[in-house]
Amino acid sequence: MFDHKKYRRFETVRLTDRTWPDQEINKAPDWCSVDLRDGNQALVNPMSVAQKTRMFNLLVKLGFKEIEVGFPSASQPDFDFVRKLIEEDRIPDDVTIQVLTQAREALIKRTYEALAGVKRANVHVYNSTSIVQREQVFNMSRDEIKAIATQGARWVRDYAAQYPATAWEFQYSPESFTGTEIDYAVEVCDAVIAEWKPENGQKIVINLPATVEMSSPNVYADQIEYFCRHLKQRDKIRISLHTHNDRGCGVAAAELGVMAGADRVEGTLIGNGERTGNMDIVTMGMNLYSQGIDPELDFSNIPEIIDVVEYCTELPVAARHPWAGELVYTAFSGSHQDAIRKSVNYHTEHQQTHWNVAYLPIDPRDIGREYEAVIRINSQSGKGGVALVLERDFGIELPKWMHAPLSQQVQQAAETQGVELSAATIKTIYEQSLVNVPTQWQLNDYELQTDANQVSAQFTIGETSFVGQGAGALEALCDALATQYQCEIEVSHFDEHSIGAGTDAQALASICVAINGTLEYAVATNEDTSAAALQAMLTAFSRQAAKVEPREQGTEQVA
Ligand SMILES: CC(=O)SCCNC(=O)CCNC(=O)[C@H](O)C(C)(C)COP(=O)(O)OP(=O)(O)OC[C@H]1O[C@@H](n2cnc3c(N)ncnc32)[C@H](O)[C@@H]1OP(=O)(O)O
Ligand SMILES: CC(C)C(=O)C(=O)O
Ligand SMILES: [Mg+2]
Repeated sequence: MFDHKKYRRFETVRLTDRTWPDQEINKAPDWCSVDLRDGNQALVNPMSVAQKTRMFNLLVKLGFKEIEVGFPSASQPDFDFVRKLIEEDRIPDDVTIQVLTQAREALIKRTYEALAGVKRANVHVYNSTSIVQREQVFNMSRDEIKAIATQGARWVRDYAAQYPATAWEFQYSPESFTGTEIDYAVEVCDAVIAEWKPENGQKIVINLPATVEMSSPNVYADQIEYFCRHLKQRDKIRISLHTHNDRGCGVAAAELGVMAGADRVEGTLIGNGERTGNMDIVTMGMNLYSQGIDPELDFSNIPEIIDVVEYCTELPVAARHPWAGELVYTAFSGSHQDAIRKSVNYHTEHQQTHWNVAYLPIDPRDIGREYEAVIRINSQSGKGGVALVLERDFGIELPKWMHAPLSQQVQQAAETQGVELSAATIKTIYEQSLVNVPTQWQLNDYELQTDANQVSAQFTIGETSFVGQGAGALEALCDALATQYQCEIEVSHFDEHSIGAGTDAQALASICVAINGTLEYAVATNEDTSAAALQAMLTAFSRQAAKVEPREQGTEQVA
Protein backbone atom coordinates (compact mmCIF):
# COMPACT_ATOMS: atom_id res chain seq x y z
CA MET A 1 0.00 0.00 0.00
CA PHE A 2 1.27 3.47 -0.87
CA ASP A 3 1.19 4.98 2.63
CA HIS A 4 3.52 7.81 3.63
CA LYS A 5 2.69 7.23 7.31
CA LYS A 6 4.96 4.23 7.13
CA TYR A 7 7.94 6.63 7.11
CA ARG A 8 9.36 9.13 9.56
CA ARG A 9 11.01 12.47 9.10
CA PHE A 10 14.81 12.43 9.33
CA GLU A 11 15.98 13.86 12.63
CA THR A 12 18.20 16.85 11.96
CA VAL A 13 21.32 18.02 13.75
CA ARG A 14 20.29 20.99 15.84
CA LEU A 15 23.00 23.34 14.66
CA THR A 16 21.66 26.85 15.13
CA ASP A 17 24.91 28.74 14.53
CA ARG A 18 25.83 27.06 11.27
CA THR A 19 28.28 29.02 9.14
CA TRP A 20 28.34 26.96 5.95
CA PRO A 21 25.52 28.88 4.19
CA ASP A 22 27.81 31.93 4.05
CA GLN A 23 30.75 30.05 2.56
CA GLU A 24 31.64 29.96 -1.11
CA ILE A 25 33.56 27.25 -2.89
CA ASN A 26 36.62 28.91 -4.41
CA LYS A 27 38.74 25.92 -5.28
CA ALA A 28 38.40 22.29 -6.16
CA PRO A 29 38.43 19.81 -3.28
CA ASP A 30 40.85 16.87 -3.33
CA TRP A 31 39.09 14.36 -5.55
CA CYS A 32 39.11 10.63 -5.07
CA SER A 33 37.55 8.40 -7.71
CA VAL A 34 35.82 5.32 -6.36
CA ASP A 35 34.73 4.07 -9.80
CA LEU A 36 36.82 0.95 -9.49
CA ARG A 37 35.44 0.02 -6.07
CA ASP A 38 32.04 1.52 -5.19
CA GLY A 39 31.16 1.87 -8.88
CA ASN A 40 32.35 -1.64 -9.56
CA GLN A 41 30.48 -3.26 -6.66
CA ALA A 42 27.19 -1.93 -8.07
CA LEU A 43 27.45 -3.53 -11.49
CA VAL A 44 25.53 -6.46 -12.86
CA ASN A 45 28.84 -7.70 -14.24
CA PRO A 46 31.77 -6.40 -12.18
CA MET A 47 34.54 -5.02 -14.37
CA SER A 48 37.04 -7.38 -15.91
CA VAL A 49 40.73 -6.61 -15.54
CA ALA A 50 40.66 -5.17 -19.08
CA GLN A 51 37.76 -2.90 -18.18
CA LYS A 52 39.38 -1.87 -14.90
CA THR A 53 42.62 -1.08 -16.72
CA ARG A 54 40.84 1.11 -19.22
CA MET A 55 39.01 2.95 -16.44
CA PHE A 56 42.21 3.40 -14.44
CA ASN A 57 44.04 4.83 -17.45
CA LEU A 58 41.21 7.27 -18.05
CA LEU A 59 41.16 8.37 -14.41
CA VAL A 60 44.90 9.04 -14.52
CA LYS A 61 44.50 10.93 -17.80
CA LEU A 62 41.74 13.09 -16.31
CA GLY A 63 44.10 14.09 -13.51
CA PHE A 64 42.88 12.11 -10.50
CA LYS A 65 45.58 11.93 -7.85
CA GLU A 66 43.66 9.54 -5.59
CA ILE A 67 41.97 6.46 -7.00
CA GLU A 68 40.26 3.73 -4.99
CA VAL A 69 41.18 0.77 -7.15
CA GLY A 70 39.24 -1.99 -5.47
CA PHE A 71 38.49 -4.21 -2.52
CA PRO A 72 41.39 -6.63 -3.04
CA SER A 73 40.49 -8.94 -0.16
CA ALA A 74 37.00 -9.41 -1.59
CA SER A 75 37.71 -11.07 -4.91
CA GLN A 76 40.53 -12.50 -6.97
CA PRO A 77 39.96 -10.10 -9.93
CA ASP A 78 40.26 -7.14 -7.53
CA PHE A 79 43.40 -8.63 -5.98
CA ASP A 80 44.88 -9.37 -9.40
CA PHE A 81 44.14 -5.91 -10.66
CA VAL A 82 46.00 -4.30 -7.76
CA ARG A 83 48.94 -6.63 -8.37
CA LYS A 84 48.90 -5.78 -12.07
CA LEU A 85 49.05 -2.04 -11.35
CA ILE A 86 52.00 -2.52 -9.02
CA GLU A 87 53.93 -5.17 -10.93
CA GLU A 88 53.51 -3.44 -14.28
CA ASP A 89 54.47 -0.12 -12.70
CA ARG A 90 51.28 1.52 -13.94
CA ILE A 91 50.79 3.93 -11.05
CA PRO A 92 52.21 7.39 -11.77
CA ASP A 93 54.38 8.82 -8.99
CA ASP A 94 51.87 11.54 -8.17
CA VAL A 95 48.91 9.14 -7.87
CA THR A 96 47.94 7.39 -4.64
CA ILE A 97 45.93 4.23 -5.02
CA GLN A 98 43.43 3.41 -2.30
CA VAL A 99 41.85 0.09 -1.36
CA LEU A 100 38.90 -0.74 0.84
CA THR A 101 38.66 -3.37 3.52
CA GLN A 102 36.32 -4.33 6.32
CA ALA A 103 37.75 -4.12 9.84
CA ARG A 104 38.53 -7.83 9.92
CA GLU A 105 42.05 -9.10 10.37
CA ALA A 106 42.08 -11.71 7.63
CA LEU A 107 40.81 -9.18 5.13
CA ILE A 108 43.30 -6.54 6.25
CA LYS A 109 46.18 -9.00 6.04
CA ARG A 110 45.15 -9.96 2.50
CA THR A 111 44.79 -6.30 1.59
CA TYR A 112 48.43 -5.65 2.49
CA GLU A 113 49.50 -8.71 0.50
CA ALA A 114 47.78 -7.20 -2.51
CA LEU A 115 49.64 -3.94 -1.93
CA ALA A 116 53.11 -5.41 -1.41
CA GLY A 117 55.70 -3.34 -3.24
CA VAL A 118 53.53 -0.29 -3.87
CA LYS A 119 55.30 3.06 -3.42
CA ARG A 120 52.37 4.81 -1.80
CA ALA A 121 48.84 3.70 -0.91
CA ASN A 122 45.83 4.53 1.20
CA VAL A 123 44.31 1.67 3.18
CA HIS A 124 40.67 2.45 3.76
CA VAL A 125 38.95 0.58 6.55
CA TYR A 126 35.28 0.87 7.43
CA ASN A 127 32.61 -0.40 9.73
CA SER A 128 28.99 0.56 10.13
CA THR A 129 28.12 2.84 13.02
CA SER A 130 24.47 3.78 12.46
CA ILE A 131 21.70 2.92 14.88
CA VAL A 132 19.95 0.60 12.46
CA GLN A 133 23.16 -1.30 11.68
CA ARG A 134 24.17 -1.54 15.34
CA GLU A 135 20.78 -2.77 16.45
CA GLN A 136 19.67 -4.90 13.53
CA VAL A 137 22.75 -6.05 11.62
CA PHE A 138 25.54 -6.31 14.20
CA ASN A 139 23.41 -6.55 17.35
CA MET A 140 26.12 -4.70 19.21
CA SER A 141 26.38 -1.84 21.68
CA ARG A 142 28.00 1.49 20.86
CA ASP A 143 31.18 0.41 22.65
CA GLU A 144 31.34 -2.88 20.77
CA ILE A 145 30.97 -1.11 17.43
CA LYS A 146 33.64 1.40 18.45
CA ALA A 147 35.87 -1.54 19.34
CA ILE A 148 35.50 -2.96 15.79
CA ALA A 149 36.70 0.40 14.49
CA THR A 150 39.66 0.76 16.85
CA GLN A 151 40.70 -2.86 16.44
CA GLY A 152 40.50 -2.43 12.69
CA ALA A 153 42.62 0.72 12.97
CA ARG A 154 45.26 -1.15 14.95
CA TRP A 155 45.40 -3.98 12.40
CA VAL A 156 45.72 -1.43 9.60
CA ARG A 157 48.54 0.31 11.49
CA ASP A 158 50.35 -2.89 12.51
CA TYR A 159 50.24 -4.64 9.14
CA ALA A 160 51.42 -1.41 7.51
CA ALA A 161 54.47 -1.55 9.76
CA GLN A 162 55.43 -4.81 8.06
CA TYR A 163 55.83 -2.91 4.76
CA PRO A 164 58.05 0.03 5.76
CA ALA A 165 59.14 0.82 2.20
CA THR A 166 55.64 2.07 1.36
CA ALA A 167 54.31 5.53 2.22
CA TRP A 168 51.01 4.59 3.85
CA GLU A 169 47.99 6.75 4.32
CA PHE A 170 45.13 5.49 6.45
CA GLN A 171 41.46 6.18 5.92
CA TYR A 172 38.51 5.38 8.13
CA SER A 173 34.84 5.53 7.21
CA PRO A 174 32.13 5.29 9.82
CA GLU A 175 29.91 3.65 7.24
CA SER A 176 26.28 4.86 7.41
CA PHE A 177 27.61 8.02 9.11
CA THR A 178 24.46 10.01 8.37
CA GLY A 179 22.37 7.51 10.30
CA THR A 180 24.75 7.68 13.27
CA GLU A 181 24.27 9.95 16.29
CA ILE A 182 26.67 12.75 15.48
CA ASP A 183 28.48 12.85 18.83
CA TYR A 184 28.95 9.12 18.66
CA ALA A 185 30.39 9.41 15.13
CA VAL A 186 32.88 11.98 16.44
CA GLU A 187 33.72 9.71 19.38
CA VAL A 188 34.42 6.69 17.13
CA CYS A 189 36.53 8.71 14.71
CA ASP A 190 38.53 10.32 17.55
CA ALA A 191 39.23 6.84 18.87
CA VAL A 192 40.41 5.60 15.44
CA ILE A 193 42.59 8.69 15.00
CA ALA A 194 44.11 8.12 18.44
CA GLU A 195 45.29 4.72 17.21
CA TRP A 196 46.85 6.20 14.11
CA LYS A 197 48.51 9.27 15.70
CA PRO A 198 48.49 12.06 13.12
CA GLU A 199 50.54 14.07 15.64
CA ASN A 200 53.42 11.75 14.67
CA GLY A 201 52.97 12.59 11.00
CA GLN A 202 50.65 9.76 9.97
CA LYS A 203 48.50 10.90 7.03
CA ILE A 204 44.83 10.25 7.76
CA VAL A 205 41.56 10.67 5.94
CA ILE A 206 38.25 10.51 7.78
CA ASN A 207 35.56 9.83 5.23
CA LEU A 208 31.95 10.63 6.17
CA PRO A 209 29.57 8.68 3.99
CA ALA A 210 25.95 9.33 3.27
CA THR A 211 25.90 5.60 2.58
CA VAL A 212 22.21 5.96 1.87
CA GLU A 213 21.08 9.53 1.27
CA MET A 214 18.48 10.03 3.99
CA SER A 215 17.94 13.78 4.24
CA SER A 216 18.13 17.00 2.34
CA PRO A 217 21.66 18.23 1.60
CA ASN A 218 21.51 21.08 4.12
CA VAL A 219 21.16 18.50 6.89
CA TYR A 220 24.25 16.68 5.62
CA ALA A 221 26.09 20.03 5.62
CA ASP A 222 25.05 20.60 9.24
CA GLN A 223 26.39 17.15 10.11
CA ILE A 224 29.71 17.91 8.41
CA GLU A 225 30.09 21.30 10.06
CA TYR A 226 29.24 19.85 13.46
CA PHE A 227 31.67 16.98 12.93
CA CYS A 228 34.52 19.27 11.82
CA ARG A 229 34.01 21.55 14.81
CA HIS A 230 34.08 18.72 17.32
CA LEU A 231 36.75 16.39 15.98
CA LYS A 232 39.77 16.61 18.29
CA GLN A 233 42.63 16.80 15.79
CA ARG A 234 40.70 18.37 12.95
CA ASP A 235 43.69 20.35 11.66
CA LYS A 236 45.73 17.17 11.12
CA ILE A 237 43.07 15.23 9.29
CA ARG A 238 41.63 15.44 5.79
CA ILE A 239 37.85 15.29 6.04
CA SER A 240 36.37 13.51 3.07
CA LEU A 241 32.80 13.27 1.80
CA HIS A 242 31.24 10.24 0.21
CA THR A 243 27.66 10.85 -0.81
CA HIS A 244 25.14 8.67 -2.57
CA ASN A 245 22.26 9.86 -4.63
CA ASP A 246 19.14 8.16 -3.24
CA ARG A 247 17.20 11.44 -3.08
CA GLY A 248 18.87 12.81 -6.20
CA CYS A 249 20.99 15.27 -4.22
CA GLY A 250 24.36 13.48 -4.05
CA VAL A 251 26.17 16.35 -5.78
CA ALA A 252 24.33 19.06 -3.83
CA ALA A 253 25.16 17.33 -0.56
CA ALA A 254 28.84 17.16 -1.48
CA GLU A 255 28.86 20.81 -2.49
CA LEU A 256 27.26 21.92 0.75
CA GLY A 257 29.55 19.54 2.64
CA VAL A 258 32.59 21.26 1.12
CA MET A 259 31.12 24.62 2.19
CA ALA A 260 30.76 23.09 5.64
CA GLY A 261 34.48 22.41 5.85
CA ALA A 262 35.37 19.18 4.06
CA ASP A 263 38.66 18.92 2.16
CA ARG A 264 38.08 15.99 -0.07
CA VAL A 265 35.29 14.40 -2.09
CA GLU A 266 34.85 10.81 -3.22
CA GLY A 267 32.69 9.98 -6.18
CA THR A 268 32.48 8.36 -9.58
CA LEU A 269 32.39 9.49 -13.18
CA ILE A 270 28.81 10.07 -14.27
CA GLY A 271 27.69 8.89 -10.83
CA ASN A 272 27.74 5.14 -11.31
CA GLY A 273 27.43 3.36 -7.97
CA GLU A 274 25.17 1.59 -5.52
CA ARG A 275 21.41 2.02 -6.13
CA THR A 276 20.95 5.53 -7.62
CA GLY A 277 24.69 5.94 -7.67
CA ASN A 278 27.56 7.78 -6.04
CA MET A 279 28.24 11.48 -6.13
CA ASP A 280 28.95 12.34 -9.76
CA ILE A 281 32.39 13.91 -10.08
CA VAL A 282 31.78 15.04 -13.65
CA THR A 283 28.76 17.02 -12.51
CA MET A 284 30.44 18.50 -9.45
CA GLY A 285 33.61 19.28 -11.41
CA MET A 286 31.67 20.91 -14.24
CA ASN A 287 29.60 22.86 -11.71
CA LEU A 288 32.88 24.37 -10.52
CA TYR A 289 34.17 24.91 -14.04
CA SER A 290 31.02 26.77 -15.09
CA GLN A 291 31.57 29.13 -12.13
CA GLY A 292 35.07 29.97 -13.31
CA ILE A 293 36.79 27.64 -10.84
CA ASP A 294 39.46 25.23 -12.07
CA PRO A 295 38.10 21.73 -11.29
CA GLU A 296 41.66 20.38 -11.48
CA LEU A 297 40.33 17.54 -13.59
CA ASP A 298 40.39 17.65 -17.36
CA PHE A 299 36.87 17.20 -18.70
CA SER A 300 37.69 18.58 -22.14
CA ASN A 301 36.75 15.30 -23.80
CA ILE A 302 33.44 14.23 -22.30
CA PRO A 303 32.64 11.96 -25.28
CA GLU A 304 35.71 9.90 -24.36
CA ILE A 305 34.59 9.72 -20.72
CA ILE A 306 31.18 8.48 -21.82
CA ASP A 307 32.75 5.87 -24.10
CA VAL A 308 34.91 4.49 -21.30
CA VAL A 309 32.17 4.63 -18.66
CA GLU A 310 29.73 2.82 -20.95
CA TYR A 311 32.36 0.22 -21.87
CA CYS A 312 33.32 -0.42 -18.24
CA THR A 313 29.92 -0.30 -16.57
CA GLU A 314 27.94 -1.76 -19.47
CA LEU A 315 25.32 0.85 -18.65
CA PRO A 316 24.15 3.67 -20.94
CA VAL A 317 24.71 7.30 -20.01
CA ALA A 318 21.37 9.12 -19.93
CA ALA A 319 20.78 11.65 -22.70
CA ARG A 320 19.83 14.26 -20.09
CA HIS A 321 22.73 13.60 -17.74
CA PRO A 322 24.00 16.96 -16.36
CA TRP A 323 26.80 18.41 -18.52
CA ALA A 324 27.53 15.11 -20.27
CA GLY A 325 24.29 13.77 -21.77
CA GLU A 326 23.84 13.70 -25.50
CA LEU A 327 20.96 16.18 -25.45
CA VAL A 328 22.01 18.66 -22.80
CA TYR A 329 23.32 21.23 -25.27
CA THR A 330 20.55 20.69 -27.78
CA ALA A 331 17.54 22.93 -28.24
CA PHE A 332 14.54 21.69 -30.19
CA SER A 333 12.14 24.43 -29.18
CA GLY A 334 11.77 27.48 -31.37
CA SER A 335 12.20 30.26 -28.85
CA HIS A 336 15.28 28.65 -27.32
CA GLN A 337 16.82 28.19 -30.76
CA ASP A 338 16.13 31.79 -31.69
CA ALA A 339 17.67 33.03 -28.44
CA ILE A 340 20.73 30.79 -28.78
CA ARG A 341 21.34 31.88 -32.36
CA LYS A 342 21.11 35.57 -31.47
CA SER A 343 23.06 35.21 -28.26
CA VAL A 344 25.91 33.20 -29.85
CA ASN A 345 26.14 35.81 -32.64
CA TYR A 346 26.17 38.59 -30.03
CA HIS A 347 28.90 36.79 -28.10
CA THR A 348 31.04 36.49 -31.24
CA GLU A 349 30.41 39.99 -32.54
CA HIS A 350 31.15 41.62 -29.17
CA GLN A 351 34.16 39.35 -28.57
CA GLN A 352 32.97 38.79 -25.02
CA THR A 353 35.65 37.50 -22.68
CA HIS A 354 33.19 35.66 -20.46
CA TRP A 355 30.66 33.16 -21.69
CA ASN A 356 27.16 34.53 -21.22
CA VAL A 357 24.92 32.86 -23.76
CA ALA A 358 21.22 32.26 -23.36
CA TYR A 359 20.29 28.63 -22.66
CA LEU A 360 23.89 27.42 -22.90
CA PRO A 361 25.48 27.46 -19.44
CA ILE A 362 28.86 26.60 -20.97
CA ASP A 363 30.38 26.61 -24.42
CA PRO A 364 29.79 22.99 -25.54
CA ARG A 365 33.07 23.06 -27.47
CA ASP A 366 34.97 23.23 -24.14
CA ILE A 367 34.06 19.64 -23.41
CA GLY A 368 34.44 18.22 -26.89
CA ARG A 369 30.93 18.84 -28.14
CA GLU A 370 30.18 20.35 -31.54
CA TYR A 371 27.88 23.28 -32.21
CA GLU A 372 26.15 21.06 -34.78
CA ALA A 373 24.18 19.38 -32.04
CA VAL A 374 22.99 22.59 -30.39
CA ILE A 375 20.08 23.23 -32.71
CA ARG A 376 18.04 20.30 -33.93
CA ILE A 377 14.80 20.67 -35.80
CA ASN A 378 11.46 19.05 -35.16
CA SER A 379 7.87 20.24 -34.98
CA GLN A 380 8.65 22.28 -31.85
CA SER A 381 11.22 24.37 -33.70
CA GLY A 382 10.88 27.85 -35.13
CA LYS A 383 12.27 30.07 -37.82
CA GLY A 384 15.41 31.03 -35.91
CA GLY A 385 16.48 27.41 -35.67
CA VAL A 386 15.90 26.69 -39.35
CA ALA A 387 17.86 29.80 -40.28
CA LEU A 388 20.68 28.73 -37.99
CA VAL A 389 20.92 25.26 -39.52
CA LEU A 390 21.17 26.73 -43.03
CA GLU A 391 23.77 29.27 -41.92
CA ARG A 392 25.76 26.87 -39.79
CA ASP A 393 25.81 23.82 -42.01
CA PHE A 394 25.58 25.30 -45.51
CA GLY A 395 26.64 28.95 -45.22
CA ILE A 396 23.23 30.04 -46.56
CA GLU A 397 22.28 33.31 -44.90
CA LEU A 398 18.72 34.28 -45.67
CA PRO A 399 17.21 37.70 -44.97
CA LYS A 400 15.00 37.82 -41.90
CA TRP A 401 11.77 38.22 -43.94
CA MET A 402 12.54 34.90 -45.62
CA HIS A 403 12.80 32.98 -42.32
CA ALA A 404 9.09 32.66 -41.59
CA PRO A 405 7.90 31.33 -44.98
CA LEU A 406 10.71 28.78 -45.10
CA SER A 407 10.11 27.76 -41.50
CA GLN A 408 6.43 27.11 -42.35
CA GLN A 409 7.52 24.59 -44.99
CA VAL A 410 9.89 22.94 -42.52
CA GLN A 411 7.23 22.89 -39.81
CA GLN A 412 4.78 21.23 -42.18
CA ALA A 413 7.30 18.53 -43.06
CA ALA A 414 8.17 17.99 -39.38
CA GLU A 415 4.51 17.63 -38.47
CA THR A 416 3.82 15.26 -41.35
CA GLN A 417 6.85 13.11 -40.70
CA GLY A 418 6.53 13.33 -36.90
CA VAL A 419 10.30 13.03 -36.44
CA GLU A 420 13.36 15.18 -36.17
CA LEU A 421 14.49 16.63 -39.50
CA SER A 422 18.15 16.37 -40.42
CA ALA A 423 20.11 19.31 -41.74
CA ALA A 424 20.16 17.61 -45.15
CA THR A 425 16.35 17.38 -45.15
CA ILE A 426 16.08 21.05 -44.24
CA LYS A 427 18.37 21.90 -47.13
CA THR A 428 16.18 19.80 -49.44
CA ILE A 429 13.05 21.64 -48.25
CA TYR A 430 14.85 24.94 -48.80
CA GLU A 431 15.81 23.93 -52.30
CA GLN A 432 12.42 22.53 -53.21
CA SER A 433 10.49 25.50 -51.95
CA LEU A 434 12.84 28.35 -52.81
CA VAL A 435 15.51 27.36 -55.31
CA ASN A 436 14.49 24.62 -57.72
CA VAL A 437 13.04 25.85 -60.97
CA PRO A 438 11.67 24.07 -64.06
CA THR A 439 13.97 24.34 -67.06
CA GLN A 440 11.54 26.51 -69.00
CA TRP A 441 11.99 29.17 -66.28
CA GLN A 442 15.73 29.10 -66.18
CA LEU A 443 17.51 32.23 -67.25
CA ASN A 444 19.85 31.16 -70.01
CA ASP A 445 20.99 34.56 -71.20
CA TYR A 446 20.24 38.23 -70.94
CA GLU A 447 21.37 41.47 -72.57
CA LEU A 448 20.88 44.91 -71.15
CA GLN A 449 21.10 48.27 -72.92
CA THR A 450 20.99 51.41 -70.85
CA ASP A 451 19.80 54.61 -72.38
CA ALA A 452 19.05 57.70 -70.30
CA ASN A 453 18.44 55.71 -67.11
CA GLN A 454 16.14 53.34 -68.98
CA VAL A 455 17.13 49.72 -69.39
CA SER A 456 15.99 47.78 -72.43
CA ALA A 457 16.53 44.11 -71.94
CA GLN A 458 16.31 40.89 -73.88
CA PHE A 459 16.07 37.65 -71.86
CA THR A 460 16.40 34.04 -72.96
CA ILE A 461 14.27 32.09 -70.50
CA GLY A 462 14.34 28.40 -71.20
CA GLU A 463 14.09 28.38 -74.96
CA THR A 464 12.04 31.55 -75.20
CA SER A 465 13.06 35.15 -75.65
CA PHE A 466 11.38 38.00 -73.80
CA VAL A 467 11.91 41.73 -73.96
CA GLY A 468 11.12 44.42 -71.45
CA GLN A 469 12.02 47.85 -70.21
CA GLY A 470 12.48 49.42 -66.82
CA ALA A 471 14.64 51.43 -64.52
CA GLY A 472 16.81 48.36 -63.92
CA ALA A 473 17.23 44.75 -64.99
CA LEU A 474 14.68 43.43 -62.48
CA GLU A 475 12.07 45.99 -63.48
CA ALA A 476 12.70 45.14 -67.14
CA LEU A 477 12.09 41.47 -66.39
CA CYS A 478 8.84 42.27 -64.55
CA ASP A 479 7.81 44.29 -67.58
CA ALA A 480 8.69 41.41 -69.93
CA LEU A 481 6.67 38.92 -67.89
CA ALA A 482 3.72 41.27 -67.46
CA THR A 483 3.72 41.92 -71.19
CA GLN A 484 3.60 38.23 -71.93
CA TYR A 485 1.18 37.18 -69.18
CA GLN A 486 -1.96 38.68 -67.73
CA CYS A 487 -0.52 39.51 -64.37
CA GLU A 488 0.58 42.19 -62.01
CA ILE A 489 4.00 41.74 -60.58
CA GLU A 490 5.28 43.71 -57.63
CA VAL A 491 8.59 43.14 -55.86
CA SER A 492 7.83 43.30 -52.17
CA HIS A 493 11.28 42.40 -50.71
CA PHE A 494 14.64 41.97 -52.28
CA ASP A 495 18.02 41.23 -50.76
CA GLU A 496 21.33 40.37 -52.29
CA HIS A 497 24.65 39.65 -50.67
CA SER A 498 27.75 37.72 -51.52
CA ILE A 499 28.63 34.33 -50.09
CA GLY A 500 32.12 32.89 -50.17
CA ALA A 501 35.16 34.93 -51.06
CA GLY A 502 37.56 35.68 -53.88
CA THR A 503 37.03 33.99 -57.22
CA ASP A 504 34.57 31.54 -55.64
CA ALA A 505 32.32 34.34 -54.41
CA GLN A 506 28.68 34.07 -55.44
CA ALA A 507 25.78 36.45 -55.16
CA LEU A 508 22.80 35.12 -53.24
CA ALA A 509 19.62 36.92 -54.24
CA SER A 510 16.43 36.52 -52.22
CA ILE A 511 13.15 37.85 -53.41
CA CYS A 512 9.53 38.12 -52.37
CA VAL A 513 7.19 39.00 -55.24
CA ALA A 514 3.45 39.56 -55.28
CA ILE A 515 2.08 37.97 -58.44
CA ASN A 516 -1.55 38.92 -58.87
CA GLY A 517 -1.54 39.51 -55.12
CA THR A 518 -0.03 36.15 -54.16
CA LEU A 519 3.33 36.29 -52.41
CA GLU A 520 6.02 34.01 -53.77
CA TYR A 521 9.51 33.62 -52.31
CA ALA A 522 12.63 32.47 -54.11
CA VAL A 523 16.39 32.38 -53.85
CA ALA A 524 19.05 32.13 -56.54
CA THR A 525 22.81 32.18 -56.60
CA ASN A 526 25.12 33.15 -59.40
CA GLU A 527 28.56 34.63 -59.75
CA ASP A 528 26.86 37.46 -61.66
CA THR A 529 24.74 39.60 -59.32
CA SER A 530 22.18 40.57 -62.02
CA ALA A 531 21.76 36.98 -63.11
CA ALA A 532 21.15 35.92 -59.51
CA ALA A 533 18.49 38.60 -59.04
CA LEU A 534 16.79 37.81 -62.35
CA GLN A 535 16.76 34.07 -61.69
CA ALA A 536 15.29 34.63 -58.22
CA MET A 537 12.46 36.60 -59.88
CA LEU A 538 11.90 33.87 -62.48
CA THR A 539 11.89 31.15 -59.83
CA ALA A 540 9.28 33.05 -57.84
CA PHE A 541 7.25 33.61 -61.00
CA SER A 542 7.47 29.95 -61.98
CA ARG A 543 5.46 29.07 -58.84
CA GLN A 544 2.46 31.01 -60.29
CA ALA A 545 3.12 30.42 -63.99
CA ALA A 546 0.44 27.78 -64.32
CA LYS A 547 -2.16 30.16 -62.88
CA VAL A 548 -1.53 33.16 -65.10
CA GLU A 549 -3.02 33.43 -68.59
CA PRO A 550 -0.81 34.28 -71.58
CA ARG A 551 -1.88 37.48 -73.32
CA GLU A 552 -3.55 37.44 -76.73
CA GLN A 553 -1.50 37.36 -79.96
CA GLY A 554 0.18 40.56 -80.89
CA THR A 555 2.22 40.69 -77.75
CA GLU A 556 5.86 41.55 -77.98
CA GLN A 557 7.23 38.07 -77.58
CA VAL A 558 10.15 37.48 -79.90
CA ALA A 559 10.44 33.95 -81.20
C1 LIG B 1 28.69 0.86 1.85
C2 LIG B 1 29.71 0.03 1.17
O1 LIG B 1 29.87 0.19 0.02
S1 LIG B 1 30.62 -1.03 2.09
C3 LIG B 1 31.51 -1.97 0.96
C4 LIG B 1 30.68 -3.06 0.46
N1 LIG B 1 31.36 -3.77 -0.55
C5 LIG B 1 31.37 -5.08 -0.59
O2 LIG B 1 30.84 -5.73 0.28
C6 LIG B 1 31.98 -5.71 -1.79
C7 LIG B 1 32.93 -6.83 -1.45
N2 LIG B 1 32.52 -7.64 -0.34
C8 LIG B 1 32.69 -9.00 -0.35
O3 LIG B 1 33.09 -9.57 -1.34
C9 LIG B 1 32.41 -9.72 0.91
O4 LIG B 1 31.45 -9.05 1.66
C10 LIG B 1 33.69 -9.88 1.75
C11 LIG B 1 34.68 -10.73 0.96
C12 LIG B 1 34.34 -8.54 2.05
C13 LIG B 1 33.37 -10.55 3.05
O5 LIG B 1 32.79 -11.74 2.75
P1 LIG B 1 32.08 -12.68 3.80
O6 LIG B 1 32.81 -12.67 5.07
O7 LIG B 1 31.91 -13.98 3.15
O8 LIG B 1 30.65 -12.14 3.93
P2 LIG B 1 29.94 -10.89 4.55
O9 LIG B 1 30.38 -9.63 3.93
O10 LIG B 1 28.54 -11.22 4.43
O11 LIG B 1 30.40 -10.87 6.07
C14 LIG B 1 29.56 -10.42 7.01
C15 LIG B 1 30.25 -10.52 8.32
O12 LIG B 1 31.21 -9.49 8.40
C16 LIG B 1 30.86 -8.56 9.42
N3 LIG B 1 31.19 -7.30 8.89
C17 LIG B 1 30.57 -6.65 7.89
N4 LIG B 1 31.17 -5.51 7.67
C18 LIG B 1 32.17 -5.41 8.51
C19 LIG B 1 33.15 -4.44 8.71
N5 LIG B 1 33.20 -3.36 7.98
N6 LIG B 1 34.08 -4.67 9.64
C20 LIG B 1 34.05 -5.78 10.37
N7 LIG B 1 33.14 -6.75 10.23
C21 LIG B 1 32.22 -6.55 9.29
C22 LIG B 1 29.40 -8.79 9.62
O13 LIG B 1 29.00 -8.41 10.90
C23 LIG B 1 29.26 -10.26 9.42
O14 LIG B 1 29.67 -10.89 10.59
P3 LIG B 1 29.10 -12.35 11.01
O15 LIG B 1 29.68 -13.31 10.05
O16 LIG B 1 29.64 -12.51 12.36
O17 LIG B 1 27.64 -12.27 10.94
C1 LIG C 1 32.67 2.11 2.30
C2 LIG C 1 31.90 3.34 2.36
C3 LIG C 1 32.77 4.55 2.27
C4 LIG C 1 30.86 3.44 1.34
O1 LIG C 1 31.04 3.15 0.18
C5 LIG C 1 29.60 4.02 1.75
O2 LIG C 1 29.36 4.14 2.94
O3 LIG C 1 28.82 4.35 0.86
MG1 LIG D 1 29.52 4.11 -1.09
